[in-house]
Amino acid sequence: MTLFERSEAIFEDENVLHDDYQPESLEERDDEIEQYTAYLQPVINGSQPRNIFLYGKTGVGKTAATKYLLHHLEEDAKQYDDLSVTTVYLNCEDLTSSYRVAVALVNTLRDPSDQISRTGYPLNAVYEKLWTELDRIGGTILIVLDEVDYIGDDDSILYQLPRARSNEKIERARIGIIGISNDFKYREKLDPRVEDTLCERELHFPPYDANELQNILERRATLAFKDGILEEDVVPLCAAFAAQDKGSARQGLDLLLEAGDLARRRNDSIVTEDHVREAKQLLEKQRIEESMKELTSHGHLTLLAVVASTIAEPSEAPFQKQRLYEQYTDLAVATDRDPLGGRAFHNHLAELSMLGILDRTKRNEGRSGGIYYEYQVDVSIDGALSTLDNLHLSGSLNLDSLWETAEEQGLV
Ligand SMILES: Nc1ncnc2c1ncn2[C@@H]1O[C@H](COP(=O)(O)OP(=O)(O)OP(=O)(O)O)[C@@H](O)[C@H]1O
Repeated sequence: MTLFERSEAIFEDENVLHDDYQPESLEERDDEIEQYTAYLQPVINGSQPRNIFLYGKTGVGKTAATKYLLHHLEEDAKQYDDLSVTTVYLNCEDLTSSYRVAVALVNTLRDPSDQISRTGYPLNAVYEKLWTELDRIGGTILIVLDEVDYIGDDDSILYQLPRARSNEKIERARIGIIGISNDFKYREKLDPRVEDTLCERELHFPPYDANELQNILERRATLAFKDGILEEDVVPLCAAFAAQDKGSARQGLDLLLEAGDLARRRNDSIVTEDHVREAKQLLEKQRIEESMKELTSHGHLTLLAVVASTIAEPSEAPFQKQRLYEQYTDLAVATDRDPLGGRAFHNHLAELSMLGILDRTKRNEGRSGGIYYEYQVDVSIDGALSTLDNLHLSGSLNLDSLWETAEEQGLV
């Protein structure tokens, strides 16, 4: 019996919609590319490269632009005999200290048969190995540290690397660092000496608007789908949804892929607007479920408190903490838990906001009062409620009446 068979009716090449696909050209980023190119120009001139810091929200093309330009830089450098340009790309998501980054760099620069172990050396010994590798390669070496904020406070490497030549640790190589981050506060947290060096040149990538997203997605959709498979509104709708949310190209591409996948699973012959709407709900549910895994049951009840308040009085949203706290306390008691204190509850609200499940707005009480926050659900009520329903917070807590009221209110 054949379990798997190729299905080729919808996609020409679905890999084009995956995150690791490197597009041949970047749409809607002319200004940023021009500026970035100017920052990299010293490399082609054979001068000391600048350190560059790229920042902007997730999915706005920081990594894609970097890989695109560095590929061209390496290719174009080949026409000059006196130039040798090497680029190294590291994602720091798992590299939460200078030690780990240094080991990863040594291993990236070395032959796969000559790797060092990830533990067991003093930091200085790893740095020595790193200087040896860099000098062995020589020329201009550009080191991309994507998600550089993950390195955290233990960031001596960000100080050491750019100064390795002036501190006479290396002789034959010139090092440039390209740091990439979507944490807007990261810069402020840096030691001023590191900040001065790492952020020598800066480039901000703003979120895309719906028109820009539409152009980006159209180009990719043409390569990804068979001709005539997409209904006319599919790409504009994906672009509009992604623009409404974070302005992320990744989000738009994920929507397109999921919509196509839904059509394929159902053996539908074309991809329609309905597939996109359903894909949006599915992806949102997955995202909430993923985030929920990181929270305790009190975190879940905190979200339920905001959801229940919204369903009870949609026009009152956003809500102040006190109102939500009362609702949360009732829910904790109803599920046989001791309610947390106000401070801990506040932390859960903050965490849910950070995960993008709640939206937190800062308010100023005018002259007399202080600053306070208001919260509302930043995902669909449907998605939040069904995720909470699946968590079975407690046998005695039945969400049926919430579902009913939400339906009456037109919220689901
Ligand atoms: N201007 C663009 N033209 C074509 N594709 C783009 C453009 N901007 C982003 N993309 C695509 O969107 C996806 C996400 O982009 P990228 O990884 O560069 O985002 P990022 O800003 O580095 O995000 P993160 O901070 O989450 O890593 C990739 O598939 C990328 O190819």
